[in-house]
Amino acid sequence: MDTQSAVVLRNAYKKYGGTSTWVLKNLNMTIPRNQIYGLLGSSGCGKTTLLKCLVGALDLDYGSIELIVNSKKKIGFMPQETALFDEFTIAETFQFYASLYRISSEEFRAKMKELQEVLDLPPDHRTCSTLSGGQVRRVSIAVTLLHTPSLVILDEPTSGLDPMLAHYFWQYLQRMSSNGQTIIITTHYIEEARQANVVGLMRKGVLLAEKSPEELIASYGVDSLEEVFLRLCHQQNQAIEAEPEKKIPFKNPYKDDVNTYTMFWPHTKAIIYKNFKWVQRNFTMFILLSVGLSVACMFESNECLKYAPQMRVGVVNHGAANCSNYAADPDYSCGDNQTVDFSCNFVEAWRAQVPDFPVILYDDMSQAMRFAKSRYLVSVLEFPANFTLGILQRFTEGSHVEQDLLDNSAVDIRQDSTDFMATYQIEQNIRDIMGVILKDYLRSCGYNPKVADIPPMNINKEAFFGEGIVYRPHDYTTHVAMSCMVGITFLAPTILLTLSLCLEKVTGAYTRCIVSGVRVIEILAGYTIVLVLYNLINIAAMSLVQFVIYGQPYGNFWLSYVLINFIGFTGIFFGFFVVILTRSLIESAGLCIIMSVSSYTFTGFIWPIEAAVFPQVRYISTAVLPNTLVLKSFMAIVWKDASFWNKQVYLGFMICILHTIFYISIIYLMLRYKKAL
Ligand SMILES: Nc1ncnc2c1ncn2[C@@H]1O[C@H](COP(=O)(O)OP(=O)(O)OP(=O)(O)O)[C@@H](O)[C@H]1O
Repeated sequence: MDTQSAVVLRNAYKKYGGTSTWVLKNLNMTIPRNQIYGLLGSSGCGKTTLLKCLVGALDLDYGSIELIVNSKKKIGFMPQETALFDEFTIAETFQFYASLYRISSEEFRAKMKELQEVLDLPPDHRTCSTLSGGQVRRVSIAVTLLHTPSLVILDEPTSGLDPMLAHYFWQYLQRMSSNGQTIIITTHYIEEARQANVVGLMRKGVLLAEKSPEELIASYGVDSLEEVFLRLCHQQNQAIEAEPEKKIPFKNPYKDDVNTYTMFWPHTKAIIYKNFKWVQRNFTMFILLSVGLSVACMFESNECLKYAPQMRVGVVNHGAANCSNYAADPDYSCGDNQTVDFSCNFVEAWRAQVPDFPVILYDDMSQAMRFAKSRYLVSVLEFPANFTLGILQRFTEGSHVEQDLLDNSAVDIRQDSTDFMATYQIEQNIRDIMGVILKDYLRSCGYNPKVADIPPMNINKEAFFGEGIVYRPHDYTTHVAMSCMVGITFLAPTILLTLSLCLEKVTGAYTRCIVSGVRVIEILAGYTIVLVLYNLINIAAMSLVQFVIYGQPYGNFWLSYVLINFIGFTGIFFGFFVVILTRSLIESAGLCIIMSVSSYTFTGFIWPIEAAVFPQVRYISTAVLPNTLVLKSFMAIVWKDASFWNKQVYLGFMICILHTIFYISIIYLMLRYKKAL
């Protein structure tokens, strides 16, 4: 690039994804240094697209861009849209951009004074949403010029400005250019562009002419730029042969932006400031969605659980049918095997320790399974005839134990997996109670009790499937309502975030941030901080309700907090994905609701059905609606104090991580190939 030029664009081609026509077609443009360049053209000819390519908000498909600046920080871009945050006051808006650009307070004050005089800005305390169209535009211009950029790019800054102010504004632009700033400006008022040093006339994605206004008017022998433009349009229509196509691969001019990494924290800090201001302005909604929803969720869940029917456990003991001949003897004496019956000990201990799940003894399995299939029982435990003997031989014979004995020394458990909460708890109780019984015995023999760390049991979760299953209406009260409420609580931050991001995209504020050098990762980091706080309030409110109102211990506080944050990260990436995919608030909200509310809600509907109909439904539902696992793990943590290593919880975390990786990949591909938000 020669020393006289500020921007050189060669053989530029650009089309939007999904469309077949070129918006920019073999366009060439040279913008001289320290001058005002007026870009004129009819509506839809590609001016905004061209400017967005120059500032790095969009990538060209082919062509080259050379710039006087080597960093986005030295560019000031005013998009055509409002590009301000509605809830902010004018002072807060300037504060945000000052911290984004790291402007010192003296420089900030001096610049504000200057801009105040030129643009006649409204008072500082006014909120942006209350400003008139013209006032918004003036604030937007001031934001663009705040950091004294070397290259200023303004997309229709004067529309809506009164003629007097527009006149002063042009004078100010001339002062800026003589002070060493290069300005590119688009306008619909063609005659206004006579004040520019050079004018580029654009039509249908190509630049028809590029000269000073005087030269253009003189060379066509007309009186106005408007007439020049008409002549050029006519000539373009007559032209038979277009310029030969020359497609050179595009190289991002900002690839080596010197500020990309050094500005991570200042940018993230500014985004956090903006997000907290947003929370402050929408505090009632924030509290309602965080505290309100989670409190409602806990109430709902506790109330639903009250209506859950009694869960009974059936026991078939082939060794001692009713344990009637058995005299409970908790003081084992090692070697006196006649007094030991682990199965009867187990039933006894269960009755004492888990009264919520009454044990009913049956003579044979067919009888027990009949009750199980009519959903009278939630679990059936089958002790083999030589259960106690088998266990004792396990202890004494160790690795030499025979297969038969191994089979005989394990309790068979058939679970009704429709009710995952009950089955989880039953499994846990069997482990604990059996563990204590066996360890007591081992201790009395002077053996290491750790041998009984994993009590022998075979779990069958599919025994209740198939014919003869009876539905229980309460499956829907306990599961569907709970999953809906928990789902909505999870979704609230996702929806909030998606709408806030989408609003920024629609108003152009997002583009302005990206053009000022903010990276997607910094925006995401800023949102993550707010999310982490939001979730802390959420979980604290949930545990308070559980503890103070229902007198129930809330499960594992920190683990549930970590999981909800993982879910939140997934939500952030999901929200970002939605924003890329959609172009309006309505579309974003719609997609959010369709994709996420439905998936969480359906998980609740699936639970009661998945086990009762046929086993494959469970696998299909888990594949199609992996949220079902996430929700189950959250409930297990909150209600049952499950640890991370519990399979359910572990899977929940894995699903969140997989979700996040999935969305990150899609976002990456979309940003890479769609090349814009
Ligand atoms: N995100 C997008 N996806 C698909 N097409 C788009 C997108 N943005 C713009 N276009 C299309 O590209 C063409 C050029 O649009 P552009 O906004 O660059 O025109 P413009 O000259 O700035 O118009 P105006 O003066 O009215 O602002 C138009 O046909 C427009 O519909």
